[in-house]
Amino acid sequence: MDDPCRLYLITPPVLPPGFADQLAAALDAGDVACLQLRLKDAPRDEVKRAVEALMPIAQARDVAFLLNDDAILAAELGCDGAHLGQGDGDHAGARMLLSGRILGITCHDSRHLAMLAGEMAADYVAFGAFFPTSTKEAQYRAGTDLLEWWSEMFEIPCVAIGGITAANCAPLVRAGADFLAVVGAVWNHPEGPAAGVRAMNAAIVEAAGAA
Ligand SMILES: Cc1ncc(COP(=O)(O)OP(=O)(O)O)c(N)n1
Ligand SMILES: Cc1nc(C(=O)O)sc1CCOP(=O)(O)O
Ligand SMILES: [Mg+2]
Repeated sequence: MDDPCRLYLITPPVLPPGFADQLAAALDAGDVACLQLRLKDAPRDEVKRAVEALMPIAQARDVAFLLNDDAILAAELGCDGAHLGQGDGDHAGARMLLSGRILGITCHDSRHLAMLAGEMAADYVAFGAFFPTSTKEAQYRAGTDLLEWWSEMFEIPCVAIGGITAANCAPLVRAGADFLAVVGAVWNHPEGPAAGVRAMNAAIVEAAGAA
């Protein structure tokens, strides 16, 4: 049997006051495979302080802690890995630097980029955006055919991202996504982040059961 699809949580673009407690409550609410710290354009010192504050909270719960955009800082600070986009530096160099750690690579809607990432020994490939998102201006749009093709052809896990919620995630789970990466579905959930994690977990389980 295939490994079940799991939740991949990304931090909000700006961390609100008291975020560490919110994070702990969210991670305690259910199954989260990994946490990505994504602070676009924050100074290196601020990112470093956020890693030092948040990484122990994730790791104490067996949640892998990944840093967005910066493989060098991820290695330097002992993160479990890094997520790199197509413009985030030298993927081959990052692979060497993160030997024994996790390297994830954005592949947008592209089979070609995904195969290159696979050749680079990425630990996962990420496709998106699957739905409209207000978290960032997404320039690409991916479809479930990509997840079906990738999961039939390759062993490397695939992550789906972009506008994913408990209400719309079922087709992605059924198409073979190994992880669903979300920001808004958890941090903007009307009943709070813990409810967001529970809702995503329940939707994934239900979709997998119906597959
Ligand atoms: C899991 C995951 N997938 C895709 C992205 C997007 O990365 P990138 O294209 O580098 O864009 P930014 O996130 O850096 O704005 C991601 N961060 N995580
Ligand atoms: C960070 C990111 N990358 C995307 C891509 O398509 O590569 S979409 C996205 C935002 C994800 O946030 P939300 O779950 O709130 O839509
Ligand atoms: Mg990036």
